[in-house]
Amino acid sequence: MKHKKIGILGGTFNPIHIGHLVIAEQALAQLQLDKVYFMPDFIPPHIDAKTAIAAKDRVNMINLAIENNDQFGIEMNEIERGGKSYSYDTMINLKKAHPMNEYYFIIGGDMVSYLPKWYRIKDLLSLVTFVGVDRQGNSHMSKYPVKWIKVPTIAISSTFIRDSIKSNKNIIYLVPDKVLTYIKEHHLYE
Ligand SMILES: Nc1ncnc2c1ncn2[C@@H]1O[C@H](COP(=O)(O)OP(=O)(O)OP(=O)(O)O)[C@@H](O)[C@H]1O
Ligand SMILES: O=C(O)c1ccc[n+]([C@@H]2O[C@H](COP(=O)([O-])O)[C@@H](O)[C@H]2O)c1
Repeated sequence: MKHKKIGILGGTFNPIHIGHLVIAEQALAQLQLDKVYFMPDFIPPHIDAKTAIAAKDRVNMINLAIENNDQFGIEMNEIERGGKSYSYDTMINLKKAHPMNEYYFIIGGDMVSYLPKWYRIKDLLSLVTFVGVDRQGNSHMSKYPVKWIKVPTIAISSTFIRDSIKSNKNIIYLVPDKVLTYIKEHHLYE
């Protein structure tokens, strides 16, 4: 079996936006990954869980956003497993299924300072290499090893998209066109 370098971009994707797509593409190119999987969580492991819409809609929007890129895929492990989506549990499953894969877990710079709070972080570090992507003024200080990549900073978040829709503002170009149409047709975030 061929050894593969696989990127994992975990998130709630509520909804997916161009920030996610740009960081996935940059990680793929800069680290010469074979593929990047967008991995929607079922229940985010944070204590203050976000108000995410149904998994089905989040998954449909990811599929619409990545459909033209062969090097992007969707990893459904957390949705299929249900419950709280601890990355350690997920990566144990993925490593068992694909022992030859080398995993790069891509996270926004804002997440890096939060790593010490992740479930079984030390064990998780033996399963993945964390890839940090700068996001509005985060620091590069970390207790744990993080491979930083330089990416043009894009100050877009799913929160911004949801808030814009609620206040009737335009989100054109912030999400792919097909995602925009899906959001409108399904009256999401209104
Ligand atoms: N614009 C961005 N630049 C860099 N990293 C990002 C960006 N948007 C999201 N990320 C990272 O992508 C991963 C998944 O993000 P998530 O789905 O939670 O989106 P979000 O925009 O942070 O959502 P929310 O505003 O709802 O918290 C996280 O590691 C997050 O830090
Ligand atoms: O496993 C954990 O303890 C843990 C704690 C916080 C975040 N994560 C994962 O990090 C990814 C980004 O999280 P979020 O909340 O920014 O969407 C997502 O895949 C989460 O499951 C994982």
